[in-house]
Amino acid sequence: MTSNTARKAPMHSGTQSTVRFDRVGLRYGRGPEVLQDIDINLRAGSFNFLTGPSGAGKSSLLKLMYLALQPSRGLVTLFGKDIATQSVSDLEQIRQQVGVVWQSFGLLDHLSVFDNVALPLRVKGAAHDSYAGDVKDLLDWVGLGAKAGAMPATLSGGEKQRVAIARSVIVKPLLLIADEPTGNVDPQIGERLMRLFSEMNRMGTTVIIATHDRGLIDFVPGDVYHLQDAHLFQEVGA
Ligand SMILES: Nc1ncnc2c1ncn2[C@@H]1O[C@H](COP(=O)(O)OP(=O)(O)OP(=O)(O)O)[C@@H](O)[C@H]1O
Repeated sequence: MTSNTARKAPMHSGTQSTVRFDRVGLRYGRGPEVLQDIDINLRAGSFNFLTGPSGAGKSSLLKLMYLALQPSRGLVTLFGKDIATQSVSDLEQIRQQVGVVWQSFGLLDHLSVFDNVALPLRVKGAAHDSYAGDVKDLLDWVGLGAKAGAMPATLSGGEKQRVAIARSVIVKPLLLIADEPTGNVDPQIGERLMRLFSEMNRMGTTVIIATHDRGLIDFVPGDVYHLQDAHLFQEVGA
């Protein structure tokens, strides 16, 4: 990727932990625990895959990582901070370091593709001229340069997914969490998106991708975690 987006991504040491779970459990309401005794430690700068059958709890685990859910028990630490003891404003700062691509995209229908991607920068108070080039470069990279002015309602599912990915990486997050990011795109675009994630990772972003697609796992070397029956296993020799 040639965009400044990746070049400016922060570097940090591989000995630090970006995400750490200690004996984390999660249940919805009064239901059974869908995640049990989850221990995981994503090193800063690592590239990680999360696999497992449908309903195994992959999305739930990622939601705990981006603080959309709270664990029923156990300890969740992000960037070295126990999230249970953080103030609301500290949690907001932590969230700003996390880019998320989730299955429902979360695009704002009244904003163009360009403005959806630029939104996180505008929220931070950045001036249009400071980010317009980066947003254009990134849209070119994900194959949507010609659709910068389009509204989300006119896009296909795969195009929406690429807008959501561009929006999540434009802020150069310390942690990128992606739930089935290549699920709706053809193989060439999927490969291109994986190269984007790999480049972000090379520049220092810790990445975790949930996927059913074993082919993706061969595409970028990384640690592979497998969820089965509410428990998490790290695949050896992956
Ligand atoms: N909001 C919710 N309320 C109650 N149960 C839920 C909720 N969300 C998920 N679950 C349950 O938690 C379990 C794990 O679901 P989750 O979506 O995390 O799995 P997944 O591995 O991401 O599945 P998929 O690959 O199909 O997306 C499932 O049994 C699901 O029914």
